[in-house]
Amino acid sequence: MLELDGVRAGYDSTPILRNVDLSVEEGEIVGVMGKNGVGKTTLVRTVMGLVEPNEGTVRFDGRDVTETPPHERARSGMGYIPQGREIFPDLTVEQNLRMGESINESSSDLLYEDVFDYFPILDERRDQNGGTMSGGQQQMLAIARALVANPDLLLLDEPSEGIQPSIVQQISEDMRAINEDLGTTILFVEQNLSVIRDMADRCYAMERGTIVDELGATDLEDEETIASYLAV
Ligand SMILES: Nc1ncnc2c1ncn2[C@@H]1O[C@H](COP(=O)(O)OP(=O)(O)OP(=O)(O)O)[C@@H](O)[C@H]1O
Repeated sequence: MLELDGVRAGYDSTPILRNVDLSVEEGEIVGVMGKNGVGKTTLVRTVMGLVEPNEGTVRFDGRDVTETPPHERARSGMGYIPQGREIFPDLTVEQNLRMGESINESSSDLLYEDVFDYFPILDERRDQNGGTMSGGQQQMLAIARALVANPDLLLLDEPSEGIQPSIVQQISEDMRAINEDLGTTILFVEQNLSVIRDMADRCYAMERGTIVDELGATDLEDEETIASYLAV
């Protein structure tokens, strides 16, 4: 579903990603882990088209999208949940969701009601302004807003950041349920050990802008191996 081949990217004259090769099959949940500043956000932004590669290719659903702008990637089935969530704080929960829905013509009211099954708190708070909710609830809103556009691939940038541990665990479980029920493929970047262990089918490790290792299901049961790539 997604393939990065030899991707090099960065900001102006500052190179960040070097020779990144990565692939995600349909239906998988794949993580990318690494310490602060290794380039995880830059990687997700490059997949979404918000950072342009200087070299290499990005393929999505069998098509070369290296030159495709972000809004077209969104319309063709990529959903993006940025670090810090970026919900609209002065819009209600319902208005935030309607904004997400407008991204994709194939989304439907059915899907819109579906997200309330996963996140009932959003149903209860439909008329509340997004900015007045807790970090965890805002993260659920950001996920729901991406989901109502009916994406094939969800990109999540550090979903655990600034969220209390019990809610972090709940969000990991929700993402697994969404993947299982709706078949949504997920690529996420994280530095939280339990999220990596609980959510990923397999995980890449990143250091200094490049992929240095790949961990399968058995490796992910070994917390020491995961921890060796994180700041713990
Ligand atoms: N807009 C930008 N312009 C210039 N440099 C940037 C920009 N955004 C990030 N960087 C630099 O790129 C490097 C990688 O940052 P990035 O945010 O991709 O890493 P990260 O692994 O996601 O880190 P974190 O876990 O702190 O979010 C850092 O050195 C950062 O300072």
